Amino acid sequence: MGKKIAIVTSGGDAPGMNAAIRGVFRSTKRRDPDHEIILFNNGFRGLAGRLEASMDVDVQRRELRDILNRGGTCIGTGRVPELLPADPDAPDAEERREAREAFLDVAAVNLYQLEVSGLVVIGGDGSYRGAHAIAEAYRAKFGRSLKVVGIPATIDNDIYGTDYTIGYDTAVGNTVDALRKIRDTVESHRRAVILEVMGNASGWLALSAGIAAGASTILIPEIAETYDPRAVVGRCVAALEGDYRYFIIVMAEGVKKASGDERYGEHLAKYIAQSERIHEVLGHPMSVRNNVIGHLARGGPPSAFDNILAARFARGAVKVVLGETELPDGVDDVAMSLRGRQVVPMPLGEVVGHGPRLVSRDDELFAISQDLTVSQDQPF
Ligand SMILES: Nc1ncnc2c1ncn2[C@@H]1O[C@H](COP(=O)(O)OP(=O)(O)OP(=O)(O)O)[C@@H](O)[C@H]1O
Ligand SMILES: O=P(O)(O)OC[C@H]1O[C@](O)(CO)[C@@H](O)[C@@H]1O
Repeated sequence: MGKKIAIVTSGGDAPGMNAAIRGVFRSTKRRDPDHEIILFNNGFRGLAGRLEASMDVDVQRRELRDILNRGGTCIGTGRVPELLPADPDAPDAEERREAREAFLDVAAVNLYQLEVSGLVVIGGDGSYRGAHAIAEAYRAKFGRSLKVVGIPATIDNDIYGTDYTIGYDTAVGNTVDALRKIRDTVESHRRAVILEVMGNASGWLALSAGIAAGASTILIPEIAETYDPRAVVGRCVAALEGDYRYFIIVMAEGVKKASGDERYGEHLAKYIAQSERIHEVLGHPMSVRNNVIGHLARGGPPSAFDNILAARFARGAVKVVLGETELPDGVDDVAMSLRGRQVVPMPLGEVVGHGPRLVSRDDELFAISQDLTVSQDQPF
């Protein structure tokens, strides 16, 4: 096998991915200038594409100049639906299974032919599944292992086993900025405002941003009572009776799926506007606005925290690929994880086996949100 480390960024882009790419480059070259870096473009698609067009080989420092403080990922990312396991009951299940195997086969052959010794996959939970599948396909085809290392990067912070993922801190900051701006306008009116934020099936981004910006209430998909419309109105009434001038609702996007209503935000806005209980307290219906921050939370320069985190994960990944960090027997694909103050490798199979990390009632962040936001029984 050659002295080559390949990098791919996959799934939703996350601020700090560029710092991770740069970190892998520099941490590798510092240890062994002869080691080559290969960059695959546009996510897993690049790994299984026509190679000359979808990768940069033997990358030099100047090609990574000025990327550190830029959001997004300079090598592109993407989602590759062919890689998703087919639903066995789907009419085209067999076709899809074959297409998935063919994709994995091409990726494994490309990595083999390029003599890649380590593949670093920077992305979220889904990308980790893809990385694990590639490691398995490579092992099955060539009877030997390829080191595959995941670096957690997603604004959702929903990867099992790591306290933080790259991009989350920046996205929380961007969302808090948006909430501060919303507060300026909403406090000039006696209004309720909803801000829908990303997070996929998890409520971490909503919880952190809501707590940091002082939201009146935070709705997350994992805990149904947070988004029960009657309870939300109850909290709004309590706030208005307690002389709140406005009511800021941070809603995680996953609430739409969890509630079975893709237009949950609009419907909640209408429900609040039509609430007679609120009408009685105010003497008139409440004015309500519904906003979606969407991709604005994901863009812009990465925070210092995210760049440092990216550098830490990158260094840890390089140490694994170069054999400086020993892995347990039989483990060759791992996920770099922040556990307390330590960056450690965890078996990728174990991480993907758990599925995404979701908020539970026992989480401190949820408990804090319960202490600090408006309660129906005990408004501040
Ligand atoms: N079970 C799986 N097996 C193989 N590949 C997968 C699997 N799940 C996801 N992938 C691949 O990983 C890609 C990215 O996954 P996904 O869209 O879930 O984003 P992610 O990595 O979780 O990041 P984010 O949640 O931040 O968007 C998918 O498009 C697919 O190509
Ligand atoms: O970029 P896209 O495909 O719109 O994806 C949006 C999704 O990506 C994320 O930003 C990261 O997973 C989610 O929070 C969101 O649901």
